[in-house]
Amino acid sequence: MRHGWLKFFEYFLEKKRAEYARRPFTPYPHYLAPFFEPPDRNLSTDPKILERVDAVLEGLHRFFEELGEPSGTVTFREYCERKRNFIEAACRGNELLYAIAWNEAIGDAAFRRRITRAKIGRGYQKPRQRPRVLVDRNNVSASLLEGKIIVDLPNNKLLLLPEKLEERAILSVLRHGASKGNSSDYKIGCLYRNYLERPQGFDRAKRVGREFGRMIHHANLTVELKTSVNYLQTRNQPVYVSRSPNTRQLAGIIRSVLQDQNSYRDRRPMVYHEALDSQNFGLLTGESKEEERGQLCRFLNVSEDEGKRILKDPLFCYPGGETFYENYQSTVEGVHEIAHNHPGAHVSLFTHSSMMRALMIYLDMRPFAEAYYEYMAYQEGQDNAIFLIYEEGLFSSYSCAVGLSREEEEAIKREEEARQQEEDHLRSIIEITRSEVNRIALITSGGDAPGMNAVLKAFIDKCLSFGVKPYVFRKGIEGVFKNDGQEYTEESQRKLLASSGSVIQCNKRFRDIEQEGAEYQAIDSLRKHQCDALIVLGGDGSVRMSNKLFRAGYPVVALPASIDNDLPVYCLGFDSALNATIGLIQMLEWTSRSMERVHFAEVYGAGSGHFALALAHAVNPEAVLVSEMREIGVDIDAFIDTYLVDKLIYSLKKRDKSHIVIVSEMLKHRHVIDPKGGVSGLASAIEARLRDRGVEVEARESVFAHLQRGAPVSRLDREYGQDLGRETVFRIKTDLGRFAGKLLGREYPSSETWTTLPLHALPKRQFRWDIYKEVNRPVINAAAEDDRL
Ligand SMILES: Nc1ncnc2c1ncn2[C@@H]1O[C@H](COP(=O)(O)OP(=O)(O)O)[C@@H](O)[C@H]1O
Ligand SMILES: O=P(O)(O)OC[C@H]1O[C@](O)(COP(=O)(O)O)[C@@H](O)[C@@H]1O
Repeated sequence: MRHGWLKFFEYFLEKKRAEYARRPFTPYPHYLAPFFEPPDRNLSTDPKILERVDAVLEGLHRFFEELGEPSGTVTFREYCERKRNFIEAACRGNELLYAIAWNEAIGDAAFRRRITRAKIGRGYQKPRQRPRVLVDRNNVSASLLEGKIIVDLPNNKLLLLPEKLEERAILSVLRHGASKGNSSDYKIGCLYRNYLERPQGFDRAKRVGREFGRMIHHANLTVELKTSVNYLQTRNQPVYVSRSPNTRQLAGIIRSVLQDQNSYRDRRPMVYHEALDSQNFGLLTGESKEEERGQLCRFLNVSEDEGKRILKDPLFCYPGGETFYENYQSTVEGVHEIAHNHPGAHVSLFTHSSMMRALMIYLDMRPFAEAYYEYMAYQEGQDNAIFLIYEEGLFSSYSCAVGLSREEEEAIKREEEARQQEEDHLRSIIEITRSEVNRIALITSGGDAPGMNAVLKAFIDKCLSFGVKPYVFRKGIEGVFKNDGQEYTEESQRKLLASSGSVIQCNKRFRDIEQEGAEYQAIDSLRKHQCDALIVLGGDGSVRMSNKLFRAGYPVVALPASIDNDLPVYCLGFDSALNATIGLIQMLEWTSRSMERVHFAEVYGAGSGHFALALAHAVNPEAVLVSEMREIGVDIDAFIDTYLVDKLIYSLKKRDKSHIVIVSEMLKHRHVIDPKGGVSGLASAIEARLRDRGVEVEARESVFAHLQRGAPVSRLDREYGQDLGRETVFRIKTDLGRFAGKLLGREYPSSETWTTLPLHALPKRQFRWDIYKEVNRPVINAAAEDDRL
């Protein structure tokens, strides 16, 4: 391996040497000095270099052992000083030798543990609590708000500010936009002198400035109303930048926007602080990421995936540079220092996405390693502003995206206008008056969901009370095609409330309706049966089908019913299926406890993890695995190999405990045997991983599947189902023109307000990351926690 490392670094060293040899009059950048000076210095071709790795390895272990001594913490600056001395003494200043030894050392779990145990700076241990300055609107209590100034923020958050800033400080962290050196394809880091690109970078900076100014102005108004002081103002407040010129440019542009908005001139100098620098890539600065990966795989003789994993390791070290973990430590220590030095001030920090990522990792309550994988994909287009409130040595924070481009804003507006026009057009076709609704049809479509019969019951009742004829087609849309419809009477609604499934049957796949133009055939049939409107009760597929019928000019209304709960309103059946599945998990818990086995339970969700997450929330398993984790950059395979194994080891150490992992249907991972994904392959894979860690335990897989769908109807679904049935008939009868083409539902089954959403523009259901964080929460045991970095 060490030979591979040497060849890998040598490749880039030679590349750089050749580059500057070709241009003898171009001075090489200062960061190459340790590699190029003195000119006769032989870093890589030293024949003894590889023989010296063992001695350096030993030295590294001792170095961290000393740092780990319970003698108190060393500051990050002190650590850097010691590291520098170590490289000089143990490696005779040879950065390549240091990087080779280091990257070899991090393959050893004991060494990684030493690094995490080392009490460096403020980041090695995260605070368990944070001041309650930023709260979810849904989680506020009267006592929390008492005596506070409340500032409304986007994303349903409230900022609770004290009446006086006093010993607290507010830090606004903003990052730059488009720069000349593109950091998604190249290793830019802090050594590369990067400038904003014209005109995009300048435009974006101005937009960010305007939006930032607007937010500050809005917050200030609220503060002023209560206190008559304006402590959020940016005038004459401290400004910090990184060493890269683009942050200074950004700070200048934003400052001038704020000055113009508020008519003042600010001459306070901008100050450089190393905490705002992004990672130092040393010798690899400016290289292409693709080449880096390619050469690494070639020289280390590893697969593409393994190469990616090595480079993503937060402890991976660049010769002459630093690891991400070191960059993280520098950020955390630096923001504390800045906040501490400016009590009562509103400080602006202008920085880079990697520094923001480090901050987000620190502010997340989970341990470093876990949060690191979550924020790995934190890049352009995501949040570019973080507001930090510093209080008694602790931070709380809020992050958001500010300053959408004109094109982005215009595109959103155009889309909205087009949607409105189309809807108006469709409604004008449908135009139907109240007296014209004489017969309403209903179908239950897609997979059956507990509570469908409750809708049917209320539908029949309400129709009859309005003097409208309730009409029903069997087997979803198939019944419409096959003319399998009939009128229902008062008697037919009896005994419906308590029964599960659908007495009029469903249809999960009816190819005929999916053909182009098939919707007109369905509409002909509905008209032939003299139906004036159609109610479709089903999941996302049924919504797509309903939309097709509506677009073809037929008044259709969709109602949400799917145990997956993957529509943006509560889906009928979810609560019932959850209750039944909780029972199934309890059964697994008994056997898991008795046999001391790990049980993987796969639950339905058709690729979405809402069901799995809600179940996990209710039963508190060791972990939940859902496909959505990828959306936030979690590498599911790495998560299984590290976090899950740690969590299980921790759990297995406890007496009389069950060991359950919930997995959502269709989850993709590298151990998968059944191509559909899910739990398949996980049991043997986890047994092997645990064995590697010295733990001999058996694991089993269970797939609950249709047992979930046939669940008895819960109280909530009985109520929600009936409410849906009644409200729909009422709206069809009274306001079909406006109601057609909509999905009707409530956010929660028992909320008071109804929501209607246009069928063709349904938003995605928000994944509950707040719950996710609680379920996959950190391992509390310190040893297991250390293991993971
Ligand atoms: N894009 C589509 N166009 C027309 N019909 C569709 C479309 N997608 C699904 N359907 C039909 O809608 C019905 C329900 O779809 P399905 O995805 O199985 O269930 P669910 O509504 O529960 O998600 C099926 O009869 C299916 O054929
Ligand atoms: O009955 P089938 O065809 O096996 O369907 C299984 C699917 O049905 C569901 O239970 C419900 O899905 P829909 O509500 O979208 O029909 C999914 O969770 C699952 O993937």
